[in-house]
Amino acid sequence: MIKNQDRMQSHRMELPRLIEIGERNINDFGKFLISLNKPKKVSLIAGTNVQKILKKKIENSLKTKKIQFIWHTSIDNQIKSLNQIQKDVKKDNSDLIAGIGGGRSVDTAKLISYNLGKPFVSLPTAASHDGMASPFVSVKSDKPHSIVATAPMGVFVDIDIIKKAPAKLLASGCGDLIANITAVKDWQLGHKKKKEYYGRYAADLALMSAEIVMENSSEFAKKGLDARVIVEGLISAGVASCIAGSSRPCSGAEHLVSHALDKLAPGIGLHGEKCGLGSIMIAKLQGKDWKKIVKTLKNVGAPTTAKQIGLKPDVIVEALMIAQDLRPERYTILKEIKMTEKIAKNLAKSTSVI
Ligand SMILES: NC(=O)C1=CN([C@@H]2O[C@H](COP(=O)(O)OP(=O)(O)OC[C@H]3O[C@@H](n4cnc5c(N)ncnc54)[C@H](OP(=O)(O)O)[C@@H]3O)[C@@H](O)[C@H]2O)C=CC1
Ligand SMILES: O=C(CO)COP(=O)(O)O
Ligand SMILES: [Zn+2]
Repeated sequence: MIKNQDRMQSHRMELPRLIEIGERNINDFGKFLISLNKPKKVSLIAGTNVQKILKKKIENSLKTKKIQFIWHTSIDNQIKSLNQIQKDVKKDNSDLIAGIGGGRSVDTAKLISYNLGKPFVSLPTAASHDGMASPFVSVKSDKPHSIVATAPMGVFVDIDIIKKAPAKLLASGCGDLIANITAVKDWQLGHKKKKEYYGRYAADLALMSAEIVMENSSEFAKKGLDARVIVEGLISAGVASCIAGSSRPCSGAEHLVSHALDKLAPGIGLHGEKCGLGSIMIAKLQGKDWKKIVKTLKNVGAPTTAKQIGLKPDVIVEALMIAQDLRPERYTILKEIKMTEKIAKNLAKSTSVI
């Protein structure tokens, strides 16, 4: 008889059911929704910029399939705004909620769908980080972190929209993918030191997305970023997290540094930009090839110094010092070092981040 303590712990994987990546395919959004769960009415959550660009096209696509719709505007991700949208969406009595935009609108829709128990579809208009296909929602608090909501039932991408979005959003997506290198190394450390669950398949999938960006970055520098490759990498990274059941394959100490920067200097720099800076410094601590990370970030047009995104040197030093305390339960390389002000300053200076 198998004793309880010998039994493998249950591990759940919730994955997106349908993913469509096309080019100039926005007119097929209605068709995509019908093939997912035949909704009669949908709630659409998007910001003002995105609505200006896409409102008409999306409405036409839904009308063709006789799907009713109600728009909701996401302005920020403050709790008060989220609660208000949630109240309004609840009144819609819709069959499905779609988040249309960058990370803010997709996160807003993901969280509200989870709270209301409705199917969620993500329509990313920017490839700025790996949240488009993942079950995670970033929560701004004293200890910024992500919570597990539900994975999107469907992910619909029109590459043409992503290509036309401000260039720094795509470069930010590359930064979030490169972070997988240091994140996986930290995950392996957690497994070794704390016997934490480690899944090789999820880890390798996350690493592959980072390696594809590394391998292609010189080509990107000459010919421009290949949005499709980056979107596929971000979706795979999100799926890697679904398989792992946590953000472990895509979030290690470099993300803790980015979260610390969110706390110390809110609103400065994009998520993937800050993760890129974090990866440079954390890779050095891990004994990895941090110079290759710098070169890759430069090739994709992502920042490699704090100054480029308007962050002061002191803030970087402070972020390195407080990072691990934001998520004490997640074992990273920062647990193995006493990050004094002197060590933090040396690390940031020696990698030219400050
Ligand atoms: N779930 C997760 O795993 C993660 C979530 N996050 C969260 O994601 C958010 C950051 O996401 P990010 O994408 O960087 O930033 P935003 O979602 O704030 O988008 C940045 C800006 O780009 C605009 N935009 C997006 N797409 C287009 C487009 N195609 N054309 C023109 N403008 C466009 C947005 O307009 P508009 O105002 O209309 O939306 C917005 O003004 C944060 O809230 C963060 O907490 C971050 C990391 C991980
Ligand atoms: O940004 C993420 C993965 O790229 C989410 O990670 P966190 O769990 O650290 O919020
Ligand atoms: Zn991230």
